Amino acid sequence: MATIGESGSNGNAGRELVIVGGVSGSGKSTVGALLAQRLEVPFIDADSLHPEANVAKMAAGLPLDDIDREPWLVRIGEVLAEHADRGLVLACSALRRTYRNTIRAVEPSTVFVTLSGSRELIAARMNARADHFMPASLLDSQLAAFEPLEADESGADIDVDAHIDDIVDAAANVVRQGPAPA
Ligand SMILES: Nc1ncnc2c1ncn2[C@@H]1O[C@H](COP(=O)(O)OP(=O)(O)OP(=O)(O)O)[C@@H](O)[C@H]1O
Ligand SMILES: O=C(O)[C@H](O)[C@@H](O)[C@H](O)[C@H](O)CO
Repeated sequence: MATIGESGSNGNAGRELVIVGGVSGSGKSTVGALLAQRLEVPFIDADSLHPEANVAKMAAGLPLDDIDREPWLVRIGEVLAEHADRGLVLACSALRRTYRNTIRAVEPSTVFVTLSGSRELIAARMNARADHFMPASLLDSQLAAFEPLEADESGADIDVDAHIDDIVDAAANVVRQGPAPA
């Protein structure tokens, strides 16, 4: 996993393929949209790529399982690959290593920026949020599923107990280091 802080260049400016991952409420959409602006690439929230049945299941308070997520993860890899010439930031939970493997099998140059923080902080942010289909009651299942990046995975984790601007700065630094793991 890359370390945060150095701001080198990956020689891929404007064509970065980035997933901002983490549990529900960790800030993927907020950070992802700002990171995309910073990198001058498009932004997509992977919630918009879920089959309707997945959204309905979560809205009913039931966690998704591996079978529910599989076609969605493949589609996410395809969408990344379709953006290889202009870059893309996708907000996508990508909670487990196997999920990230599925995405990388389709688009190997994907860089993962994962967001993590305490249960208390994320729960407070979820509870303060209005008009979102995801109930805060699913946070524990999200935290249980989350597997941090491993050493051979391209990307880095960022602590979300920070100002949004600092998180976006850190995310941009991770991306500038490029797709190869340190
Ligand atoms: N660094 C931050 N400081 C304060 N509030 C934040 C920060 N990051 C995100 N938030 C707020 O926390 C809430 C959750 O963030 P956001 O919706 O981006 O998370 P998410 O990971 O995309 O969630 P989901 O996966 O459920 O869509 C939002 O109301 C957002 O404005
Ligand atoms: O893998 C998953 O369980 C899902 O992607 C969830 O993480 C939600 O889609 C999202 O967090 C809610 O907005």
